[in-house]
Amino acid sequence: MLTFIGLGLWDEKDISLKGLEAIKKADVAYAEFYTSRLMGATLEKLEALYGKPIKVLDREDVEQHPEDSILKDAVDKDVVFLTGGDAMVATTHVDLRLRAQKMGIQTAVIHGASIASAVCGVTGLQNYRFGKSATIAFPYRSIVSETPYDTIKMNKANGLHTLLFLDIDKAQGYMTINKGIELLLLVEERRKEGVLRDALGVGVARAGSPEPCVKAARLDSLKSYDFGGPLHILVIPAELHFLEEEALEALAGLRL
Ligand SMILES: C[S@@+](CC[C@H](N)C(=O)[O-])C[C@H]1O[C@@H](n2cnc3c(N)ncnc32)[C@H](O)[C@@H]1O
Repeated sequence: MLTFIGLGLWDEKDISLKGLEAIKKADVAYAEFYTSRLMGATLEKLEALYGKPIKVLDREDVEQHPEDSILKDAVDKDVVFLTGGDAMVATTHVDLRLRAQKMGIQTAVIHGASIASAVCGVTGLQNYRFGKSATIAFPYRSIVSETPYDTIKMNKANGLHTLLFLDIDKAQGYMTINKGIELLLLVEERRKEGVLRDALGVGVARAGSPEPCVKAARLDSLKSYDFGGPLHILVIPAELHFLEEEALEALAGLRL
């Protein structure tokens, strides 16, 4: 049996009671922290509250050779797989689930609070107005990906907001909102299509923590705003509904 459990957004206490019960009765607990992280917790704190040692897997273990560890164990043991946020939001874990099913392993999902819904909660932007999301990745060999820019262009043309996840990289760390904006503006400068001319951005840092930071402003001023520590995420909104505008003024200090 393999149960995917979302741990929520900030620390060890964000897990659901169902999730906690499932970990306590499991034979083996695995986790991955390369797609997201609970910045308010350490592995020791998680293990202490969940009452179980946790084996942390890296991307290769999960995506290349899961049959060497997690899937092998799940054939005849009760295994839980822990991830930040919701295990099935903005991750590749559906692939792991399908692989397990093909091996005849029973699977289940216990959901956790996700950044995808928390962004709406802290900003007041309406969930149904979001289009396709994208990830702003650290440049690879100095090449800046244009995919996030194209995603914003397409969403804006359809009157939809764009949620931009910010890269987490072993060597380069957690991308900040400031760096994400800088990379978007580099593409704007190169393409000169005006997609981001006078564009608004909404930055959210540490959603789910006791001190989240939410700020909305034009990108040229937002790019130097101090959001504090990770994790960060950025929204490029389409034209705002009047209620969204009011919410951003009240909750994110928007001054148009
Ligand atoms: C690839 S997504 C995975 C989302 C996760 N599965 C979930 O449901 O929340 C991870 C990215 O979401 C953003 N993120 C996740 N948790 C966050 C938080 N608590 N506050 C701000 N941004 C967060 C960061 O940009 C991070 O790099």
